[in-house]
Amino acid sequence: MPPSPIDPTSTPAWSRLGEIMQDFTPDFRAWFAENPGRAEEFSFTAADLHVDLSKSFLTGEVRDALVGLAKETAVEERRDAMMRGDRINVTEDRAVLHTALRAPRGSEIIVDGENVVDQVHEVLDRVYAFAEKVRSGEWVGATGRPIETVVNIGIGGSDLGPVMAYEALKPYLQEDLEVRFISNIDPTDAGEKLAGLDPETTLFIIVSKTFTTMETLTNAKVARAWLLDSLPEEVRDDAVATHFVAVSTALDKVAEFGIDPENAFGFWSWVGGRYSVGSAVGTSLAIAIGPDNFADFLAGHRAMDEHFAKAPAEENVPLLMGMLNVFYVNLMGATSHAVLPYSQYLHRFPAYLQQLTMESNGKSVRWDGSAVTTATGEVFWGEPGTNGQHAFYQLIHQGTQLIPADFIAFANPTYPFETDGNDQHELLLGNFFAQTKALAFGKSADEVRAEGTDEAIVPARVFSGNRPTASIMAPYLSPSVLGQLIALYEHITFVQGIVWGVDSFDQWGVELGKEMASDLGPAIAGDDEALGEQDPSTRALIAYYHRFRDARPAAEK
Ligand SMILES: O=P(O)(O)OC[C@H]1O[C@H](O)[C@H](O)[C@@H](O)[C@@H]1O
Repeated sequence: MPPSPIDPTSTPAWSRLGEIMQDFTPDFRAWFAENPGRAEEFSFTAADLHVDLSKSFLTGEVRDALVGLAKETAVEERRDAMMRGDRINVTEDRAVLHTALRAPRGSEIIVDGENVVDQVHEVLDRVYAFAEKVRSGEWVGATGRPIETVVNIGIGGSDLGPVMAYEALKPYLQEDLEVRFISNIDPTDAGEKLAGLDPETTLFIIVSKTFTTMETLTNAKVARAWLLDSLPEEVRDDAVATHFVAVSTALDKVAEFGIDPENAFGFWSWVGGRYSVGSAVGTSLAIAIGPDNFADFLAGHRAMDEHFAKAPAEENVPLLMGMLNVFYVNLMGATSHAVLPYSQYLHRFPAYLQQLTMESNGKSVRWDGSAVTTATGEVFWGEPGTNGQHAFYQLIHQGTQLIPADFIAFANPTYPFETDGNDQHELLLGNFFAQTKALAFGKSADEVRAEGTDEAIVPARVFSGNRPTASIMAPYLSPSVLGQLIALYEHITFVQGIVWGVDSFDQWGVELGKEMASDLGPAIAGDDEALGEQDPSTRALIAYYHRFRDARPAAEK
């Protein structure tokens, strides 16, 4: 059992932050004027990432107090405990070792007397060998034809990571191979994703850490029925063996489902679902981008792990960004955080981060069972730039909410389009640079007036500025850089969780809704007695459904 969480509000650093807050008025114009070296002082390098925090609310004294708070809440000790395999996931009594997934071959991390790094590489080798077989056409379907489409069936951590990375690394895909993702229990998802597929050249990967998840098992059965219904009769008997593989920690349940354990790839309880894309959960990605690119992807994670493990707190980017988020939430009252990738390839990154951050830190109880002493997990959200500019930036620029925002961009485009002599990527970057500038420096009433604006609307056209951002850049979006970004946010999430004293690696909060959903089955299916037991609102909603389902002539039902 790890030591009890330290109450951040009882630390000297917290009182120091309280003192700072007494006259803390963010003023970027003044801060940059008073400190011409501010951009250098608050810009950092972590692996290949250039991270500019000079337009965040970091000042010298704020940084020192936040670093103090990190030390006084033992963030670095907990980090080391995590990376050496201590059971820091208290409520599930598990180690937390997603970092082991990217540990170099031959290194050592011992859990229950076993070197888990050997296990990691044993599975990686099997995943890579399998990926090569599918990519080369050596792995064929029941009728002997090579695979053209891989369908990943999974949800939550068994979907969000693989689909985000697949979308992000499109330039690295093998052209003649497509991956589709089925996750939702809404039959539309399976319906749409199976549409147009050729069963003879389709491979299904059933991905589920527990292999008990209703959505995934249901969609797996739908896929199996679709496959067996559409393949030629004579090959159906052995079809599952060549068209289905699985990824899970519960290989016994995989066998029960009818998938040959030979065709299954394991992972471990010490890998949280939302931290699992670097495990066999990423098999569909390894097939799509190939083992070498997947190895780069892992190496990128590793480079960020090394930075987090070794960089001094004052220049440790995940630590500083995690502590800044604590500052925004607990001292400045922010309730949400925007992540705005100026890269269409990262269009699923914010959704990925929602599970990572909100399922980790959306907690009201500390790992020792006591109540939290501060506000905890903020809402993460976002959309790619420049689209968001034409949607919700109005609120980020002129609303009353404090919304810290992370902007992400890459120096090099995949498509170097030139239009009217304009490098289109520079048009994108122009907006990326401008948005954090506008959020920092704003536009004063005098500046608005100076443009000859009608006095009556001057107030509406003023930009307060002093809205905090972080800018993250890298040369280009490669498998390694994507791994670095993922590990960066994993460690930021970790830091916040430690300060708040929550167990960032369990997710008990997802269970009640699931239980109730299955308990409601009989009532929804028309069992009046079961319906009678429901609360009036649920009863009325189910009654509405009964009245309007098949509001077609079949109503005579
Ligand atoms: O991978 P599975 O066991 O199927 O779980 C899939 C997802 O469902 C759960 O409900 C949790 O919310 C997630 O953390 C998890 O990633």
